[in-house]
Amino acid sequence: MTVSKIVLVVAAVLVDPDRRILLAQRPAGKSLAGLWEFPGGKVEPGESPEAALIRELDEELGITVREPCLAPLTFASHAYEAFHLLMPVYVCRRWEGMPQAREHAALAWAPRMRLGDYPMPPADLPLIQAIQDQI
Ligand SMILES: Nc1nc2c([nH]c(=O)n2[C@@H]2O[C@H](COP(=O)(O)OP(=O)(O)OP(=O)(O)O)[C@@H](O)[C@H]2O)c(=O)[nH]1
Ligand SMILES: [Mg+2]
Repeated sequence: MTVSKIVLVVAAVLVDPDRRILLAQRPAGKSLAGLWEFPGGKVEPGESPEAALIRELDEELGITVREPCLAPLTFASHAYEAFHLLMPVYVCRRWEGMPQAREHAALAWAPRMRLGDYPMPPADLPLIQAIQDQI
């Protein structure tokens, strides 16, 4: 099958010492508004995926993450109407600062077995099982 455009987005599963996972609610006015996603965003031209994720976590949450603290976890591949999303997902258990919702409507620390209670973008649904198994 041909796709119009592949969009590369990187996302993070931030895990706290109680194995809760940080979810961020997309703000009103954006696509998929109100849905809970993993923080992250689009990789810019010339940027490595890890550098993009470190930048997005700083912009969106105000936290500092070092590259060795990011480990590959899983990925999403999903055909949206306007583009095909390819989203590597990293796990991160160590960062500096307290996550704040700088660009999202809200943040939530979800117990890992409660991930399914939060409405998520369709691309994320197949990830829930893999995350619960590996976190
Ligand atoms: N960060 C993140 N993005 C996701 C997830 N699931 C998912 O489908 N996406 C999609 O991947 C893109 C993320 O890029 P972005 O964070 O820069 O989003 P944006 O709001 O600037 O993009 P937009 O204005 O096109 O919605 C969005 O289209 C978003 O809907 C997820 O779990 N985390
Ligand atoms: Mg984003």
